[in-house]
Amino acid sequence: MSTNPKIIYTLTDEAPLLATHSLLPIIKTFTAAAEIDVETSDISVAARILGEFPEFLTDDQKVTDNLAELGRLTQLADTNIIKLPNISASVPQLIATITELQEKGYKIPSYPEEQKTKEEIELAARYSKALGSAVNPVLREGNSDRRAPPAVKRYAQKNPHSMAKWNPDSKSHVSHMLSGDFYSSEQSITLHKACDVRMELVTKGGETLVLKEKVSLLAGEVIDGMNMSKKALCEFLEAEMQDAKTQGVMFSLHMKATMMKVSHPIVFGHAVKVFYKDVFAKYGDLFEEIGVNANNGISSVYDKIADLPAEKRAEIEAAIAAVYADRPELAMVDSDKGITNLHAPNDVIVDASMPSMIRNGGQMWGVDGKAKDAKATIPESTFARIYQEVITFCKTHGAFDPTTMGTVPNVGLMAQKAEEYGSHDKTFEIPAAGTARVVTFDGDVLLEQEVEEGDIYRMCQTKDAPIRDWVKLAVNRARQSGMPTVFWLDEGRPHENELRKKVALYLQDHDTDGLDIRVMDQLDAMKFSLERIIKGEDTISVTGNILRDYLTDLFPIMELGTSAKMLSIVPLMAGGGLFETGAGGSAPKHVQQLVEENHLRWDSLGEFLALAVSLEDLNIKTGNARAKILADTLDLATGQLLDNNKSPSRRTGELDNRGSHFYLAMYWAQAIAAQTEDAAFAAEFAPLAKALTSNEEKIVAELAAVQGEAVDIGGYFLPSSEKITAAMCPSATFNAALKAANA
Ligand SMILES: NC(=O)C1=CN([C@@H]2O[C@H](COP(=O)(O)OP(=O)(O)OC[C@H]3O[C@@H](n4cnc5c(N)ncnc54)[C@H](OP(=O)(O)O)[C@@H]3O)[C@@H](O)[C@H]2O)C=CC1
Ligand SMILES: O=C(O)CCC(=O)C(=O)O
Ligand SMILES: [Mg+2]
Repeated sequence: MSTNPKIIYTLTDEAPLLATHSLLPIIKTFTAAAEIDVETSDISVAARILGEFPEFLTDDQKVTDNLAELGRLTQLADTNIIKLPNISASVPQLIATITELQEKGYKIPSYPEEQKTKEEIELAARYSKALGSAVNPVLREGNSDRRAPPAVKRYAQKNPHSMAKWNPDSKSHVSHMLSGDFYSSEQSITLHKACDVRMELVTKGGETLVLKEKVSLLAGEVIDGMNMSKKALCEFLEAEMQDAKTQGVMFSLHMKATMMKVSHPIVFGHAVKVFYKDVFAKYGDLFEEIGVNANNGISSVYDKIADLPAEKRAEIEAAIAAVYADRPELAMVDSDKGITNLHAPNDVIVDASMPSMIRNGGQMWGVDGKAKDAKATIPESTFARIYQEVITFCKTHGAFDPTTMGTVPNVGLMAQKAEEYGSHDKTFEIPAAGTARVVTFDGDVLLEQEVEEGDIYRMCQTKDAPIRDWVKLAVNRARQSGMPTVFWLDEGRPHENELRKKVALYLQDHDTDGLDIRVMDQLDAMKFSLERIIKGEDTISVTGNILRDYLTDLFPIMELGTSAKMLSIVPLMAGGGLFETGAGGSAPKHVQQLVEENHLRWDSLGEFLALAVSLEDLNIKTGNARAKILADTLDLATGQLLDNNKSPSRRTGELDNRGSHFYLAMYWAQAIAAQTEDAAFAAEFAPLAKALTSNEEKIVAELAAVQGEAVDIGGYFLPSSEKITAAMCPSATFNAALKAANA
């Protein structure tokens, strides 16, 4: 076994997986020369499902449970993981993955859409491990440091992306609940000593139902209990749909049903049932019988009626069509294909969808394919309010100007499943009216509130050690950057008020002399940051987990055009490093373009940045001097790639992901050959540098030649690695040069 230091590179899904097939051979060529091993770990949704069901697989189909292994490694100080974005699967995506695997001969069980029997419940629980955001919370055993590196920011300022104009009279706005939501009902306490608690529901009839048997809490931990009223939610949704109709704006719903995998599909389902209420009133019984699940979107109706007699189907389709005449226009995901905002819960994901609306002058796409004003409905008000603040700002000041605007990096509280993003196993759809409560095993009631049937009650946890670590990270970033640093914490919100107290306390552990560190309410923090950003000034945002997610798409999308260009570091609390690539997702639209036109517009800049910091970390931890040279020269190569405009183009026929990787390899080899610190290393890379430089035109032509035609990658969730390699490494000259360098 090799004793070389190791970087683990994750294999994920969709566009990042495609890009990896072209980038990894390059990375391995360079790291091998420094005696660094790069090992892959497949954590795609397909691999995670197969890892869960070994008993249904033949020996050669079996895969290891890589995610569990990576989770274990996050606890070791020498761990170094590069994590690419992966699919957080909705139920429809999970079912599609299972179907594809079954068609490929994997005899895994089907997903139990109805969960009544004990077996169905157990099976669903096993599948739920692969559902929604199942990867990130396991790996994120540290807090989050996301920022635009100076070279990337400079590039964006010199080469601004397009920004639509904002009309000061724009009718676009955000709508959120004013009462009855989690925000209005939140309770929060900090525990003084460790204890075990139970979550239970005492019904009006006096029966006690255990919601969750046991949650073990640590001293210093902050816990919250909160409820969303079904009645208030449905009334709110109806009122907003009517308001959109009256105002003549499109209706849209922005949720995070992937990350909030228990609560948000339920909210999404209510929106579907309210919007299409006439259809559900008329066909509710039939839908029940055929297994329609509104939480999966209106696509569930289309799926389930497919087997009905043609006449019945046409009748239901006509009833759906009649709804559109009555209701406000729905914002579209894909107007060509008739896919609306309420089609599927994973199509519109708030962290990416709101910035894209704001970047687009506050407009979304209508059924006719035209951009129009829209009501952005984000029921839960806690964080929805920040988007209205940005919209109001843009109506007054116009669109942001990427050539002059400052930057807002983020330090996010994320470790150990902090806050709402770790609450899935403590979130419940309430079966009967009563009192939901959190009780210690000694019988003390810590939190309690009245709930009604159908409400969503949840408990969130935030451990003390991650909070301390987060404060430390914020102070370090403030010191290293010199930027004003703002903790976004509302005094009026119980949970954030608990955090405020801890932040005040833990800041005393650090030398903050000369630093500008403030604690502000969210909306003030947003205004403060926006007023600075348009003057070209920079401000660090220090936030909880959800705002981390929202702000690290929002600001990068305004500043850089995409959050793929972010540096995203997770210093693991146990001492290791997790280097995420970019701050966005897996870009499903990019796969479609590759399959149809053999052009991959995925920008791997996030991977380049992550690899450089990963190598730098490896050098610090192991003393491998060549790792440092690799990191420095990679940064030089990335800078050159940006300066020379060798990032992938969106248009088929122009330089794509593969071409961009070629340039990275060429600049990187040239930079190593040119450095003087390690002459032997320079000599080793001179032939590759020469081969790539002298064949530049030929290689670029070979890469361009394949574009334009459809390409088969042998599947979607479990594509064929051989087919992807063939598609992603089509230049014989480039392949031969890498092979020679490896020899
Ligand atoms: N860290 C993680 O693992 C994350 C995973 N996800 C998952 O990713 C999937 C898709 O999420 P979605 O909300 O659509 O967001 P994405 O970030 O995947 O995509 C939004 C848009 O951003 C642009 N984009 C994103 N990455 C790149 C890139 N590297 N290069 C160029 N453009 C890029 C694309 O714009 P255009 O189409 O205009 O080119 C894309 O359509 C979901 O399954 C989600 O759960 C989401 C966020 C983070
Ligand atoms: O894990 C997920 O589902 C999404 C993660 C995400 O959006 C982020 O961390 O920015
Ligand atoms: Mg995000």
